[in-house]
Amino acid sequence: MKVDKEACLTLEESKPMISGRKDSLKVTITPAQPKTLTHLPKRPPVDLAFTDLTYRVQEGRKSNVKTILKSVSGRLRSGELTAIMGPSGAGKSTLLNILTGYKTSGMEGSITVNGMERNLSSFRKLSCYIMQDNQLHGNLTVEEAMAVATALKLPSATTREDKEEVIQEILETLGLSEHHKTMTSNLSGGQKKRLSIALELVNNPPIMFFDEPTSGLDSSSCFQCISLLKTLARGGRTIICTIHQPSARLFEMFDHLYTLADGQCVYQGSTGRLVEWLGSLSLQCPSYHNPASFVIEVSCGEYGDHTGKLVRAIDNGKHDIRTGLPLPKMAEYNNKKDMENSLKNDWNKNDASQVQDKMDANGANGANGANGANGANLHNGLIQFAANEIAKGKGEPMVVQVDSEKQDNAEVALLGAPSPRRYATSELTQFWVVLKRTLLFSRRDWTLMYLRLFAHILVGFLIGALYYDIGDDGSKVLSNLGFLFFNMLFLMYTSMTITILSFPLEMPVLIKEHFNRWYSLRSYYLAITVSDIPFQAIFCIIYVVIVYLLTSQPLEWFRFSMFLSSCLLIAFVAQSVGLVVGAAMNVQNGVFLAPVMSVPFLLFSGFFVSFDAIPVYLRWITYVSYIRYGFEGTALATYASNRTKLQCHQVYCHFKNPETTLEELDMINADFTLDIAALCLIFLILRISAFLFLRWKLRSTR
Ligand SMILES: Nc1ncnc2c1ncn2[C@@H]1O[C@H](COP(=O)(O)OP(=O)(O)OP(=O)(O)O)[C@@H](O)[C@H]1O
Repeated sequence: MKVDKEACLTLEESKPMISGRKDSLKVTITPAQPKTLTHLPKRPPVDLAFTDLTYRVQEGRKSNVKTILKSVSGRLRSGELTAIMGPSGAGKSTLLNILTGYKTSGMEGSITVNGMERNLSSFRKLSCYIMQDNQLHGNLTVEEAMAVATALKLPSATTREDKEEVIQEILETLGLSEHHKTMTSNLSGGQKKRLSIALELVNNPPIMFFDEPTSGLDSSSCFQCISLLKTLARGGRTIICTIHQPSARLFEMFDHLYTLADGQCVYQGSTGRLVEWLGSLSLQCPSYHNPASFVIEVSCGEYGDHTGKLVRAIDNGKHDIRTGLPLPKMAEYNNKKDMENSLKNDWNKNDASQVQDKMDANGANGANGANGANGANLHNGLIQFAANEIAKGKGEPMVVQVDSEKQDNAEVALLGAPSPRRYATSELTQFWVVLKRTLLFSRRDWTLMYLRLFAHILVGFLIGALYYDIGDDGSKVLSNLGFLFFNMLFLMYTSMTITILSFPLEMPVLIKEHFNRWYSLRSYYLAITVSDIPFQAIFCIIYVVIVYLLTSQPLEWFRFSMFLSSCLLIAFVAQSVGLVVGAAMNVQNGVFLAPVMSVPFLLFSGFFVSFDAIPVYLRWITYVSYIRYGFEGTALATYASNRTKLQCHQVYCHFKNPETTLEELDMINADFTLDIAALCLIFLILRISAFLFLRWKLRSTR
């Protein structure tokens, strides 16, 4: 007999119960308590139902409409582990995306939560969506990833100790506590999946959606993963996952099965009754055949075209084959209305007993060990909660009754009075947490930082050597202008190429975390874009100091400040161009387009062709060329403001007088303040555009 550690402990504690009569020794073994999640915020059970759900997409340019889901209905209950199954292309992911709220356009039909029309905003606070590929940051340890999740998903008022307890408890329950110091990139596939679940479990969402949670896992990890989902469901949560073709052993673990074929429901009900139901429709599952495989084979048409018959029999998901209830017989119903009423009664009967069971077993979400005595309170709480969710949609105040024991528990606030705020924390906290996380990534991945530093120092010395001591030489002014232009070129490319990849690399994690309400896009965007500014500034300053001194530019503080500020702004604007390109397009297009797009700006910078020589119809380009403002800024820093005549070691130096240089460049009337203002304006416009593109991209992926 396998005796686990907890059972042993209980056995020892129960020693006094051993009645030591000589002839018979009676041993009473008290079963050990299963591991529970006692520190999670308490949440109400949530049932999700959908009726006549249709989903259409537009295909191609010729308004071709494709119907992916065809008027399907169904009901997903709390405390149950539901599998959405079906052949490839049946519409499983589409249904899941609609139920999570990830896809909203193109949908018809109704979705209700605890019998009330779903308010998507409130629903998103109650649910989480764990996508197929574990979207995790590889550069964090398990513990750090959990700390970020608790910092963002639990209210700021939660104490540090409470957050640590939540982390510890979840990691222990999910078998990850041994790996708390492991980098997430080093976790196995199954551990990554568990970590993805652990991160979302922090705020204890009552509904959890999983897209293919077992994909890429071996059979043992699949079993562990589904066992874990089952445990979560037993805690009172509604667990819904899509799954391709589970083994018979896995299949048995699911409570509820929803099967799709060609966008229609061919079975809805308990897994245990699938074979019986199919048998009643003359589809006998062969002995020793996996029922999951059989229903997929039937749906694929391997035994003839039975889809229509199955869809009609289950009324496209309006029937639910529940354990302990008679199988629905279509002939018994005189008309559709009767059938719907009968089904409604079945559901209600079923729910009444189930709600009581859940109350008795778990209380709200069960995992907290509430007993049957406060079932009534919880029931009231549930009804109240549903009413509140509706009221919240209308902006009405919420009143929630919770029993006195619970009122003592600050965490219960999540059950009783859902915050009207969209996120658990303020935008400032979100900004700060994401910024710290991004800076930690930079600290962990020093290779790129060292490379950037090395490149700025190396190129600085190379340029310094090439243009050594030319700054005050009247005969080398043209070379000096070349040096000024090269500065622009170098700073532009180094800053831009770094940020082009910022968003494309972060996109999968951003989609998941933003959808699961970890943070607002605004806070995330600000944190990501602000995080690189100090590094870029330091590298730029190091480069400018080296080249400025080596090339002997005028040693006056105000000229150096003008020079440096122009260079810094060029770097920041180029960073912003990279962000816009990264936010607006994919990596391949961006990596090609960003440098190519910069060519006109370089051409119209004023270095190659002076303003007067540019054809009138092309002059507008000079106004949007940020390189022009940067080049002009550095030229003015070097030659304007009554600079004394340059040294000249030749018989004739045309550019001995700095004003001559400015005249040749058409910069004699140029205003440095305007250049700086223009660069600041372009910087702002680009940063706002990058945000808008990012928002658009985030929406267009859904
Ligand atoms: N945006 C879209 N445009 C056109 N067709 C689409 C779109 N989204 C989904 N489809 C089609 O809808 C059908 C259902 O897709 P879905 O991804 O939901 O299937 P699935 O059951 O999850 O398949 P799989 O198990 O292979 O992942 C497929 O035929 C797919 O090609």
